[in-house]
Amino acid sequence: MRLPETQLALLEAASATETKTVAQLAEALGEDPAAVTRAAFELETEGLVAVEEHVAEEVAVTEEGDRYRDDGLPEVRLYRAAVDAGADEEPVELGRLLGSAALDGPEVDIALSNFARKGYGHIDSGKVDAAPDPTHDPNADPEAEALDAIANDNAGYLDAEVLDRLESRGLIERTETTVRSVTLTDDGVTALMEGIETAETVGAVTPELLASGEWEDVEFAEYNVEADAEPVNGGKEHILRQTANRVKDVLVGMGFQEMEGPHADADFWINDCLFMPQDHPARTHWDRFALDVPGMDELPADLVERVEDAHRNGVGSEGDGYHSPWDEDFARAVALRGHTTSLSMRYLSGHAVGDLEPPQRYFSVEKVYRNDTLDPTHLLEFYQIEGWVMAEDLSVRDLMGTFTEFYEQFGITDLQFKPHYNPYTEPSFELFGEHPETGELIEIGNSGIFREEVLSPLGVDCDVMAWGLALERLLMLMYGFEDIRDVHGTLCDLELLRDVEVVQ
Ligand SMILES: N[C@@H](Cc1ccccc1)C(=O)O
Repeated sequence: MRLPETQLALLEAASATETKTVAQLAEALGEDPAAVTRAAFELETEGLVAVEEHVAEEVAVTEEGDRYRDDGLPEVRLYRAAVDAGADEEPVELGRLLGSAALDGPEVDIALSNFARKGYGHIDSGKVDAAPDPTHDPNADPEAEALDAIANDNAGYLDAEVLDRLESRGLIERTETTVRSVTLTDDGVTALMEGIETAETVGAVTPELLASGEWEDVEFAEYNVEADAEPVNGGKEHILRQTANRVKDVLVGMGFQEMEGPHADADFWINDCLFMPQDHPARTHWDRFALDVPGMDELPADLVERVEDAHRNGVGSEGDGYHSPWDEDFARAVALRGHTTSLSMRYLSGHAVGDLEPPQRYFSVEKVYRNDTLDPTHLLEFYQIEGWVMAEDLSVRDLMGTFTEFYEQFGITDLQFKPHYNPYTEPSFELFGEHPETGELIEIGNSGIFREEVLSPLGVDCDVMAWGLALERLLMLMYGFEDIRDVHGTLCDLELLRDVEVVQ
């Protein structure tokens, strides 16, 4: 039998009775682990060795963890400084301890929260009382001990809870790696006994090999399509954009046409057409991004008149409007749209693509802007999946069926519906979906059937059902991340952005 040099060396280094890892073998042979892995797979194909794989976790201390190994954990330093200052007898002013505990900047908060969590004492009106809970010994802090054990490669038997805590504190990093180990098979043992010669193999064709004609005689190494390769992280389309495109495809597949229109628009289109009273709280400067530009003058005069009339007097038998002020200048003021229902108004009024005869279906997947507080489920700018269907005799069942059909395309089959109120729809309901990781119900959309007070001024005399769904929330349900900021901005989860691929 003839084998290439590395394979032969590996075969000789492997054992029939002792499993050796690729790392061990690579070290023994003075070879690159990737080359040993390749050789191991080739020998496995020949039946000469068995290759086993398992996933192992590697734990490493981070830079911050290393610093605390040298200086002590902030909470332990605080405890020691407190004891030195006599806080085990009588509470001491926190401010007096920071210097001797060498705490400043973010470490102060770290020290305080962990000191309290571990029961090393109490902090009350700025005074520290060092009275450790008997079950927690600051001189044998399990987190400090675990950091040392990890740094000394002794992480095997550490408490999982302590490890989780260290990881959430950013003091250790855990990575999963595939460990491969090799054992000789009976055929391998026999082959070795019978004697093996080395065969030179060539990894790549070179111009020299071609020019000399030598290529005809050499033995080429086989391709190993299973070998590990360095991941290549090239640029790619952001998953939000990928999902937006998928949403568009799905809606077009359901017979919808796309709407487009201005991000900055007159309040008339954003709110007044929607029968939103001008003194509605959502119309104050707290919630919207008003623009310091002159009001929009190209509003259709007849429509403005009908909308004003609906606000002042109501429509037909549908109540008698709002008894609150209505001011045309207020309606002309320009703001960033807080929802894309402004586009639906432009289209339904016939001012976007001309008068529309039922049946019609329209959608948009566009950005909206709200002066919200940034948190795990709220952004100041986000994407809304707006849509409406214009037809005779629509009911809530049509809406629910449309949502069921739409969300099914994204693997979401557990929609829940909750009655809701919008000034512009009746009935209205909100949609919820269950978060795949936390099980929490997440609001994913708002919908309803437009009221007469909206449709009549627009000149529409059949039913229109409509909705605004949150694209980012859809993403959260699809991929299970818990913080919307994982996909946006400086806190984004690069691994998620690199790895996730939207099924088209
Ligand atoms: N504009 C609503 C969504 C919606 C659109 C159309 C009808 C009903 C509700 C929102 O932003 O929440």
